[in-house]
Amino acid sequence: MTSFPWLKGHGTENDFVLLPDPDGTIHGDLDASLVRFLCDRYAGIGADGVLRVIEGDKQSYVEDGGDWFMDYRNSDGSIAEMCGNGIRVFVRYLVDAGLAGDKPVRVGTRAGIKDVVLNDDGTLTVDMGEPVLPGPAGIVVEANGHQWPATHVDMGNPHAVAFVDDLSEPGHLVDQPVWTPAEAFPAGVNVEFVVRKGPNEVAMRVHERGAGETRSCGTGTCAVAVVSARQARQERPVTYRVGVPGGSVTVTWRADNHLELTGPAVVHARGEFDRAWLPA
Ligand SMILES: N[C@H](CCC[C@H](N)C(=O)O)C(=O)O
Repeated sequence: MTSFPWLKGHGTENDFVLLPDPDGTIHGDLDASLVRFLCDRYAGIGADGVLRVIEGDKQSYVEDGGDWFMDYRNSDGSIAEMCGNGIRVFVRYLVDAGLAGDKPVRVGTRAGIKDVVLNDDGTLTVDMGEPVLPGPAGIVVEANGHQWPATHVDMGNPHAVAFVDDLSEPGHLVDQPVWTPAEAFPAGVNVEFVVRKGPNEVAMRVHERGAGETRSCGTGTCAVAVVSARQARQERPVTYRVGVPGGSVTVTWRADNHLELTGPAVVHARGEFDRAWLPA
């Protein structure tokens, strides 16, 4: 098939190209060069990543693909285990297309099944699962000539969370922040810089693995909420409002150690792409 449908959506301005591929035969194993082209903000459509939509039992990446499997790719073409903003956009698409079925939608990801619910106010709530804090202690991230201690939080994907005095300190975040010890993140890492705004409110910036600085990172907001609650020695359940350049989300760290991410998601464009348009 030379042409295929695409849609565009975002969650707090973390934006994605959606590729409906119900039985997985339109794209086969998604080509990284196609992902890079689609995500190119000048020569392509432009996005932080791609969300391919496959029926859970038609994919071969994981054992349990849920109702629908979210095949997530970063804009550099790399694969990541999970995307907290993307999964809200993913379910928004399923709801709009009449494919969502009953609540909650069981979305398969490379980080396991995530249940997603559409709320009456149009926001979506994702059970993001449990955070893991693998250490080691003594991680330092460096950007713009500054260094900060950071905490490793695994949300299915890796995060390094650093408190800063001001969100301008990390500078333009064009390059991936450097971390030590190098072996702390052998597969790379998403780096979050955070400032506290109140007892249950923080604001953050993020340099995402495989995408660069983005306007928001859903798994990152969860990692930031965990580190912020631990810093304040808050007991679970605890809820944080997390401000991001693209808006804000709510993260609840439940008594059962699961994190719930609630935020907006919109699908705002659609089109048809012809492979003949791909550069030779
Ligand atoms: N860049 C991330 C994946 C996307 C995460 C982010 N967009 C989110 O909403 O969680 C990684 O390589 O782990």
